[in-house]
Amino acid sequence: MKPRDIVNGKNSLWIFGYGSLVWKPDFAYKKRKVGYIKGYKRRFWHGDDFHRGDKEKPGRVVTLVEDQEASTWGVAYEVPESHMEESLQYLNIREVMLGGYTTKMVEFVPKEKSHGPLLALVYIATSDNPIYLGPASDVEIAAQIAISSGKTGHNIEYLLRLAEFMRLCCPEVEDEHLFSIEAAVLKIFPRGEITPSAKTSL
Ligand SMILES: N[C@@H](CCC(=O)N[C@@H](CS)C(=O)NCC(=O)O)C(=O)O
Repeated sequence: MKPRDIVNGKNSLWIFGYGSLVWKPDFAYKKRKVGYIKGYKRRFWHGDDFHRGDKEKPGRVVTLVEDQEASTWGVAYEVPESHMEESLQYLNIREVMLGGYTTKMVEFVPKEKSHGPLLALVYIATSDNPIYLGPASDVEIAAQIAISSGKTGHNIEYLLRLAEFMRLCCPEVEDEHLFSIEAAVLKIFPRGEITPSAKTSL
């Protein structure tokens, strides 16, 4: 997908993040808006054998699963045309080649009511992906996260930073899946015992 195809005539592109992108975009953007997309739920159902896991012990990271009743909160970043090519090239390596995600355009609804919905690019890992892990109980997911780490860091850090983002930026949103997995991990590793590499440092 070429940047020109998705710019829809404007001179910027909005990219919606709902996992590590909410706390580590690592690409240039000019605006950041907290908000949500409808029709998807966020689940720790995607495997990660690079960033937060390896071939022997893949980690678990989030993807989006279609659910007409659900919404997923995250962050949309406005990327100016001047940085579009480099940002998409960076994300193609991080998300697509190393992460197994594919792209889709979705409607993003900003939390600030003064702004209307925006068209945004999102990275989603679908169930036909070779490292897709699918559903498991919150306790099984927590146990897998507790023992996984990869090139970018520990899987616990990934979980805790996402939970921290939701508490800081979307305090009114109850994400039962996320917080029950966090609680299960903290039962295995009480926060005081979590090693520095897995600690969040928001
Ligand atoms: N596409 C989701 C998930 C992105 C995500 O978590 N991708 C992984 C790749 S498997 C990543 O970039 N990890 C970097 C990290 O763990 O710090 C988002 O929009 O945030």
